[in-house]
Amino acid sequence: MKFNPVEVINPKLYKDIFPYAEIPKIKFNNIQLPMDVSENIWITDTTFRDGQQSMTNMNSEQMVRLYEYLHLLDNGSGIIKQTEFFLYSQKDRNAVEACMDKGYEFPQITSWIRANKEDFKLVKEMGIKETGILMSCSDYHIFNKLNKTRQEAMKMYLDIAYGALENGIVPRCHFEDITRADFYGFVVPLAKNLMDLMNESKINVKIRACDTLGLGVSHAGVELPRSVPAIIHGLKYYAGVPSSSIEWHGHNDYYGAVTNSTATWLYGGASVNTTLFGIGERVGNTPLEAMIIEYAQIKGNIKNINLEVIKEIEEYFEKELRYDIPPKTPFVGKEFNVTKAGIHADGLLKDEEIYNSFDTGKVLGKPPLVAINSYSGISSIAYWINSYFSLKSKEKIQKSDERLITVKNKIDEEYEKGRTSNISTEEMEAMCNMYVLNNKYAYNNKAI
Ligand SMILES: CC(C)C(=O)C(=O)O
Repeated sequence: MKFNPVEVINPKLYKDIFPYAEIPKIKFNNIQLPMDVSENIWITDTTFRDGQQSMTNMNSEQMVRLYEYLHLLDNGSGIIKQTEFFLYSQKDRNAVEACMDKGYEFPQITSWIRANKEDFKLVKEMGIKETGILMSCSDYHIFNKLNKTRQEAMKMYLDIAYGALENGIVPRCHFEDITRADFYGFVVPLAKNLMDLMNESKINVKIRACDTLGLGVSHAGVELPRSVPAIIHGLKYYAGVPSSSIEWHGHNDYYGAVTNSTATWLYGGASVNTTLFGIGERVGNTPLEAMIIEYAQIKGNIKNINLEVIKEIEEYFEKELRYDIPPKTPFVGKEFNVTKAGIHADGLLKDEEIYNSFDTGKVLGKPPLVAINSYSGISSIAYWINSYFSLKSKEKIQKSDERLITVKNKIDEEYEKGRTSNISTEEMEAMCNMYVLNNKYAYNNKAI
């Protein structure tokens, strides 16, 4: 071991930042670091590991179907580069084998294992080229969970990495709880030792910076250990880790999962780890779909990612996995572009661009809608029908159409009875099918 950690008698727990009895603090130092976006940036997926742990377990068929969906969404772009699987149970291994049999280039299949010789054998036998291994970095973990000194923990982690390399496997070293870790006293020496192993073995070694409790902060001028720019910049410049080996794994406890992942890209890490719809431990991980939108904004395009597939994945989650996506979730919730305020609805009717920031109909297959309630007039109802059923030119329902009066009367009756809530999408769909469209454009064929 060439680079030793700074040994401490007592764990360094940053109590000035994390007093436990109070909300954590952000300390500012006003140091501005240079942005440094890599030419090539990408997304990895942990829906089957961190994601799946937070919901009802998926069976092998469901995992394989979702893997196919990820492949269809990626659509050969290579932006959704990898996805990782547990290998613990026969079910997981069956899923991995079936996914590998598909022979897709993207997402590449990687694993997550306990750090023991048997598991390395398994990875190798299954023909998997990369595996994740836990390397907890903060003294909360080293002292209080592992009951080790920093030196002992570092030695153990390097042995594990060495074991992977001996088997010809790329170790992806999960630096758990990096946002509460002593960066220069432990993280940098560990990363430097790992880079030595990479250079000696000529096998790639990756570092995944895990913001285990979602404490990372993306603003400029923040002190370590919470600063995402300082962590990413520091891994690159103080530990010599190449961009392509730096990845961020975020949790959304402080609503920072997306901005922290974006900061990783901006300050020189190539990869951000995500889950579909942000499912994951506690409040969840970084949502994959959000990072596609971030990618589009940073790079100006999404190569040939097929965003319309997201709609199918949403349906699959809701119908097959019984997971309800909260309706107000950006880009994927049923109401993400539904305008409710009367004055906004009025603007939308005049010109869609006034209250929709991009053509969600064209890009995501989800045109903006207006909510229907006691204030909705005939023109809102006409707009709702035309958008929801994607009616074009001649098919469009005009506000002079008499059939709309029946719908309007039905809605008014509801509010006369004392209703206060909006008319739901399902109710509108059923009413329109019955009184206006005669089921011609029905999506779900629901009766009222
Ligand atoms: C268990 C570790 C690797 C993790 O997923 C996290 O830190 O969130």
